[in-house]
Amino acid sequence: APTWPSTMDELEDIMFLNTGYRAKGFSTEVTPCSFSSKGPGRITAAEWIRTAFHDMIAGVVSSTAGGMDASIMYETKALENIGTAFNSSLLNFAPFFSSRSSMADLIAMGMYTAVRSCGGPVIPIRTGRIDATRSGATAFVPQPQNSVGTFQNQFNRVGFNLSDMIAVTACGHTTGGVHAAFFPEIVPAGTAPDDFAQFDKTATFDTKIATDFLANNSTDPLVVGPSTKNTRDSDGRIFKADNNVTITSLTNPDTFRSTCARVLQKLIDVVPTSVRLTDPLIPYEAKPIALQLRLLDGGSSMAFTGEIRIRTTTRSAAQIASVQLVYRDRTGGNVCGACTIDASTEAGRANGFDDSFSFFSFASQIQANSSISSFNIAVTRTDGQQEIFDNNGAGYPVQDSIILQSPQSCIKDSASPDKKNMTIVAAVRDETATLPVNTSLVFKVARRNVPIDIPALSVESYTMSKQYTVGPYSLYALAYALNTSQALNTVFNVSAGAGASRLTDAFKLTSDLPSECCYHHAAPTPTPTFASNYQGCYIDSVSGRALNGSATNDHLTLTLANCATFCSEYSFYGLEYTYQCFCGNTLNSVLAPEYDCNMPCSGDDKEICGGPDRLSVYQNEAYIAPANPPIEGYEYKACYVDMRSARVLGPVVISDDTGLTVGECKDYCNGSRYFGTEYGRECWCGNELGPSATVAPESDCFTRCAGDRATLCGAPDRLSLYQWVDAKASRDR
Ligand code: HEM
Repeated sequence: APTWPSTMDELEDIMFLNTGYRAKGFSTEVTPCSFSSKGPGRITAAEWIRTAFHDMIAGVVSSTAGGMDASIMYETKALENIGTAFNSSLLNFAPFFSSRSSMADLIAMGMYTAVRSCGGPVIPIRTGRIDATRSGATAFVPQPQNSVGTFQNQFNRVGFNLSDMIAVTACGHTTGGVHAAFFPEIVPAGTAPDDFAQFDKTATFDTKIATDFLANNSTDPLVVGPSTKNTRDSDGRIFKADNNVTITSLTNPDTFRSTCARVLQKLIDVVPTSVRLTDPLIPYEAKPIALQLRLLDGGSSMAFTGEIRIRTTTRSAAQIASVQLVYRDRTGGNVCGACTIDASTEAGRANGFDDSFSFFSFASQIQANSSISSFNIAVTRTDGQQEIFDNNGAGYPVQDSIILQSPQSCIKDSASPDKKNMTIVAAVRDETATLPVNTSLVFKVARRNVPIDIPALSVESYTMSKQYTVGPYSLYALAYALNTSQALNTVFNVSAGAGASRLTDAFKLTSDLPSECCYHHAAPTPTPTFASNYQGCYIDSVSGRALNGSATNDHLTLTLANCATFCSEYSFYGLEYTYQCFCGNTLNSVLAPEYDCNMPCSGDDKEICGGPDRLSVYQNEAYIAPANPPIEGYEYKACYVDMRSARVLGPVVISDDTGLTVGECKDYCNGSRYFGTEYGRECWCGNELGPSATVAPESDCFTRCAGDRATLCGAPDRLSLYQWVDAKASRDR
């Protein structure tokens, strides 16, 4: 039995959890094994099997490339890969691709899943295949018109002798068939239902391909029909190439199953010599799932949660009376006392092709000082018998040196719709962890040079900064603005130390992070709830203000509402250090960890007003952008440069620093062809524009009118210019 944890754990779930609780659902597309909904004459299971074959056979196996390496991703436009099967299969696999499951391993897993779904034998799945980053040599893919000698060369290259070649072709062609659209010389259009001629009239994984052949009633289009006249009858020529010895042996159902299991495994195990495949995957009898330690308020105790998956294929779920964890403290002893955790609550069941599983959940508290290093699992049956699972002797290890603190971590909306503000907090055990403390983000990015949407992984690592110490742990944080599209599919790890001694709490999903961060220390204490206009906690300083419009101090009565009112002419407002209120139209700063903003407001201690050099920023929902108002008989023309040395319009009519409005200026100008407002308070009139009048960017005219702050009246040296609409009338005047 495998020892947990292992590099195969993710693929083990993909292989065995087809349906039910925590199912991965990898088999869904090939269940049942028959025509799919993808279009007439398509059998997805057959497409997956053919995809594995074409991936493997394209290219010479060298020390670093070839064989099962997912190079098919780059090869689907090659002539040898005609058909829809390859892109379509790869898109089936892509959602399962991760740092723990390569595309090449998933294509191999596709072979197991497709064959098993069609009633074929179990094909053992070794793991550890490495994905190619470019195309292999598709010229090595067999074409129906090739000679038997060529076929033998193509298969010899990857270690298949004549008999293996015959067997693997028969095993592959027990399901699926030939499409008229892609091979009209073999299946002329209109000669088969849906233009698809099945090899042996069943999708099932059976001996019919061999028995029909020997009984001379084969319907395989690569044996009979037009293919015989144009030497495209590759199956016919291959099957008889050893005088029917191999194909005869395959008419025995047991021999068929065992031979197919062997040659199909051989097919998926063709890998570069530099790749070391693991032992075949077998299901764990007992497997820990989603284990998580979490430091609790004050740092004296920790929550320990998770599930234990028990294989119920041989012991039925109904016979399980209780499940317990028996754990050792962090020194391997039992300072914890009885050191047991009850995990008897059944959370759900799942099934694979040949196995069933029950999940038992637990949620416990342990002492932070003595902590935990490993546990055994005791399963007691209804008849009193007990089974102990000790993970091949060493117990199931629990790493407590660096742990993700999900309550202090969060992912929230930000001012920009395409970014989310993410805070990741980890608790690092002072006595055992070493620096640096990092978060690595594993992004799914577009894969280059592939014709379809199969992602590649890109890892970025960031140093986390130390916040404060709680009990035996110190908290470290990272603030990061994540693209909204990445928030759903990014995996992250937190780690302490470097090289071989590095410890990690790995394979967390950003999509699992809560939408609110808890604040003080490691406390699940009540978190202030934020209105939807909250933008986040931002770094601020005297030398560089995050919001650089107006500002005010209010030592006694500052609240969110007061600050919003004060900032009503700005699109953002921010509060800092209990009593400061800042306004601005742009936010010039970077995010800080959420809990840095933890000071109460001077006017309402239930509201948060930033922290030292930390600004709680809000979008101002009351903000109204100033506009150029409609003026009867006139239309707004543009913002003009206007200077003492070169005026756009005639002498100023009025300078009203308390009450100017655009309408008032029009009245003053009393029917002139042009009028304009400047500096919030000046009104200018004229029938001609000055000779050097120049248009300025619209944003230059930003000053609100003194008499109506929702409207614009130029700016210093800038004129908001209006023109009489009836230009002719103005000339006749
Ligand atoms: C000399 C060797 C082989 C030749 C010339 C050959 C040729 C072909 C051709 C022409 C098709 C029709 C494809 C289409 O119309 O969509 C086909 C289908 C198929 N081949 Fe092969 N093949 C060979 C060996 C293999 C092997 C070794 C396997 C796997 C073990 C395999 C698995 C399949 C499957 C499953 C299909 C059906 C695909 C579907 O229904 O969409 N073939 N093959």
